[in-house]
Amino acid sequence: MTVLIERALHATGLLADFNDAGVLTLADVHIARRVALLGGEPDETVHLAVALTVRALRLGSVCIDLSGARHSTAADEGVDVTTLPWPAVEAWREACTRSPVVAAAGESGRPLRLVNGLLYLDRYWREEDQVRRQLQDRASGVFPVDPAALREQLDRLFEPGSEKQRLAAAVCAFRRVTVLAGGPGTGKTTTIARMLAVLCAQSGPPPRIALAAPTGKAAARLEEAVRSVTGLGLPDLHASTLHRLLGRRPGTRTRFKHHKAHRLPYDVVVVDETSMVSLTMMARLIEAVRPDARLVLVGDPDQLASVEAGAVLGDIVAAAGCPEPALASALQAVGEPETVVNGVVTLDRIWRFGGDIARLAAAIRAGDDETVVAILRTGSKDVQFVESAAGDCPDLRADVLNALEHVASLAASGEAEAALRALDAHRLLCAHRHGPYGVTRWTTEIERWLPADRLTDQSVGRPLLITANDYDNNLYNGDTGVVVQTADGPRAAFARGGDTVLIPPSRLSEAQALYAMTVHRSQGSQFDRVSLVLPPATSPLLTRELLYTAVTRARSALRIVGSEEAVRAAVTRPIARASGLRESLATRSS
Ligand SMILES: Nc1ncnc2c1ncn2[C@@H]1O[C@H](COP(=O)(O)OP(=O)(O)OP(=O)(O)O)[C@@H](O)[C@H]1O
Repeated sequence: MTVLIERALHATGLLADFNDAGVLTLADVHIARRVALLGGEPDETVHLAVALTVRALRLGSVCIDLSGARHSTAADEGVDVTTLPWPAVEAWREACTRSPVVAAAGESGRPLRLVNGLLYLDRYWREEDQVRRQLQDRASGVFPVDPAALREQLDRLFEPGSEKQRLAAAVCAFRRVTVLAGGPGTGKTTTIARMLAVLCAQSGPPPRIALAAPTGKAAARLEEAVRSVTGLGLPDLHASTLHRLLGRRPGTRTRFKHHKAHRLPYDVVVVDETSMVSLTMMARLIEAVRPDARLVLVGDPDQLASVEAGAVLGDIVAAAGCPEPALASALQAVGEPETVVNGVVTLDRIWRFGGDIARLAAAIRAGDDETVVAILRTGSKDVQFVESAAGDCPDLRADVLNALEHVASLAASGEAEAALRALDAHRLLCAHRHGPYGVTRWTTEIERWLPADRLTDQSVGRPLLITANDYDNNLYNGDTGVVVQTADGPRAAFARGGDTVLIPPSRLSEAQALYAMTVHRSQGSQFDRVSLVLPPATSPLLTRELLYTAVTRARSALRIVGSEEAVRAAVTRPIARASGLRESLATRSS
């Protein structure tokens, strides 16, 4: 994230030092000063701690660890923080503990909270605590399922070789929360479909099932993928965005119609692409799911986490857990002797592709930059490495123009569905939105390559990206479409589940031309071919999760344009998001 660092004119002392060094923004400083003023806190080390906590949220962490703040700040920002006047850790912790603006675990009514050396804005601590409690409460007991019948269904649905998938379905039959983790092609969707088939085969009324994902695009993919698994006798299932599932309330992004006093009516709630779900959203979701319902969280914990603070999926997958004797014996009764922690089952067999893209993804995930560079340098039909520090690549122009031409010709003949499919044939991805390596630069460049009559909002063949939720048209931030010719004139076509909707382009309020996309936005989508333009190694956005997410967006071919140094920097720089969830899940609430 590029943040404009402006000098805070009224900042003094530590806040000014950290602001001058480019660590704190104007907003971080202002919020800290305001909190201090209202709470009557004169200690400037506490002001600094508050400002760093606000800053951490901006970068995706829900709290700061006072003892590791110096280290994590350096990693986030790539700035030299060693010369800054850091407070001594013990004295800093004591000052925060004594502070009138900081509450301890059992207290309330203060804007910040210090728990186990982690400093939170109170709202985020409450959300994290709520998620932890809900996960722990839902870990107790098991659903009363007939083991003999379940065993027979599991044996019928899961052939040898798919043991982890079988285990996930068994966990879901017994446990209220199941976490199904795995990379692309490991069979997550197949497992969702089969685990739902297992639940539908239980005696009693058929379960009411909700499928959801954080974005419209991911929801559409989930629905399509689950529906494509045939022969299981599943009911007609539709997927929606999480916002839609929880019920939007006008004027607020963090409160919904369904909450703990008005829960969702479903017996089973399946959420795909959970890595993209923020802490706040997870807190809202989990409180809205009935305590006697099943929640299935599906996703790839190695992908980029949510744009907003939190990395809940990664935290649950990495956390230690409390023993669950009832679950262990229930699983044993259906032939599953493995110990399951926090309901997590990680699928590790890749069923779809075994090519160089998968090998590359595995090496990135393992942080093995030597192997990554070796695979890239060898080159193959799947993976191409264009070594250019400036992001130049002559083939890119031909690829982009050919793909756009194909979309335009289908759009001109009114073939909306085919044009939408063609839109996903090739995607140019960038780490940054702005700057010389960003989406805006490439958009301008590609617009220069195109004839002028292709550049208006009504131009047939124009690819579109929706940039904000548009409830009137039932479109969501990140949805992609294309302007097609129809008998009524040009219409913007978007995929909605299995259907295509057509909307007059003039009715779209938040749409822009889609010639390139950030890696963050591409999450939840896949494309036949991906070209990824990397920024220089010094970019703080260049991380292992970003590279892994970009690489795994490609189905059949991947091209990386950038320097070896940038590739190595990304692979060796994992994102560390601070939260207390990992440690606290193994601790029972008081
Ligand atoms: N147990 C299995 N036996 C045979 N084929 C399988 C099995 N599990 C998955 N597959 C096949 O592997 C492919 C990938 O599976 P699936 O789409 O379920 O993976 P996924 O993890 O959901 O992938 P993605 O995250 O990329 O959507 C599909 O073609 C599917 O039919």
